[in-house]
Amino acid sequence: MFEVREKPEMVERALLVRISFDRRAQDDDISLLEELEELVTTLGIGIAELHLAHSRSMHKKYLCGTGKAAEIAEYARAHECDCIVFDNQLAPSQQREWEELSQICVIDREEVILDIFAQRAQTKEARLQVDLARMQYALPRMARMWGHLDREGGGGSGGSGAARGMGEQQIEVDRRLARKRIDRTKRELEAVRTQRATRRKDREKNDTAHAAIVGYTNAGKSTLLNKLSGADILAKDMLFATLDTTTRSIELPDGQTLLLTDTVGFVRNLPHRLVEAFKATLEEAVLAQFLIHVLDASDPRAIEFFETTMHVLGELGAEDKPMITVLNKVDTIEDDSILASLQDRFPNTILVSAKQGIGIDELQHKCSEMLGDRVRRRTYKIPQSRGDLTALLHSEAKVISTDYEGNDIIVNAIVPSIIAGRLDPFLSE
Ligand SMILES: Nc1nc2c(ncn2[C@@H]2O[C@H](COP(=O)(O)OP(=O)(O)OP(=O)(O)O)[C@@H](O)[C@H]2O)c(=O)[nH]1
Ligand SMILES: [Mg+2]
Repeated sequence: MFEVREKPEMVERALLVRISFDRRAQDDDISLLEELEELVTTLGIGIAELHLAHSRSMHKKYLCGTGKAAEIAEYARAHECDCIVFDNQLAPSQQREWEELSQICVIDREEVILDIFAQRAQTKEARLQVDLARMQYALPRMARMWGHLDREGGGGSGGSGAARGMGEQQIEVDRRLARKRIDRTKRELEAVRTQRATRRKDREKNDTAHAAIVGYTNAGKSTLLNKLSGADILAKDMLFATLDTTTRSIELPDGQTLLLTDTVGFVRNLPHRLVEAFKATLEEAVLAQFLIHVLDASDPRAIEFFETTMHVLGELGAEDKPMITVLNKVDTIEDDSILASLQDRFPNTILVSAKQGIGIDELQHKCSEMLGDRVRRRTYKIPQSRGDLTALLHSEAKVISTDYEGNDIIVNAIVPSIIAGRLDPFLSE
């Protein structure tokens, strides 16, 4: 049976390497390496060193030149690492070459993120999405797993014809199984997505307003949704705590109902495969009326994270959605100038502490404003004979109060714009 190998359980001590091709990008390179450190730590793997290597040009075999590659492999051995994790994306052949050279496990950022996602996925859809992405990642790399068959059989001579054949046959069998499993997973995913599309259609029929909370991982999106809705979503100081979209219904101060969806956090260099995999889940964000973009104001990289999130939103086709920018975690900021400069960069933001409940009222009002005249609060004077209209109001609008005046019913209600037109003739002065 085709299994994606579980690296986190196999390795203990990693050397983290980023190969940079531009010496001017030093700050970015270091920041990316530090983020990789967080990601790898999330998997429970110990970190031996962070290593930034420079290469003048991109080489096919090892990404960097052969001499530099040998140096890095030697460095890993000297630091007793059983794994090298590259921040750069490695092609399957490069990964193989590196494993040959270093004789230890070699993985890249994409695989790290895939493994974290695999640990976190909870709902059926998230699990299927991650499974699919991991299998697609593993498929062209499968030769690596069976390399030992050839080597062992070859009696140290690099593999005799017969033994090499064994390994290759096994790879073929495995590839076939893998493709079958990929197809099956795609079909299952399709079924789950159809169900979700049906639920979404039901919601659209009800014409309930919908917003999505987006932002970099660990910005505080789930905490904010919990605060706004009284829900209890896992919010944790870890990367990618949320992989599933959770939707909660909240009531805004003007009485409107707003559906709010929490989404998976974004990260720099999010593997394209994963953006693809989560596109369906993130569709909720694409279809929302507006977005609440949460920034961790206490993180010096906040602006960079904002750009990353906007970039991913761009890939999803959601960059032009109306957006409220929230500067979160203001409770942790002592230096006012930090907030001032962020507010300079992002005018019209709301200062929030999702944890302490600061700025929540203001955010709710802003949400009402975003919905604008999508729904309005109106008073109607409806003849009692028009039971159809009062019934319409009760089923499609939110009735605040009902009074009787002679033969008329005075109804005060929050009315979605799609039915407002039909009721206009009965507007009360
Ligand atoms: N001090 C402080 N911490 C906060 C605030 N909001 C969230 N946090 C903390 O930040 C961490 C991340 O919060 P989450 O709500 O899980 O963040 P997220 O954006 O949902 O993260 P992912 O699901 O990983 O994308 C948690 O430890 C929260 O307690 C805040 O306003 N102030
Ligand atoms: Mg979350």
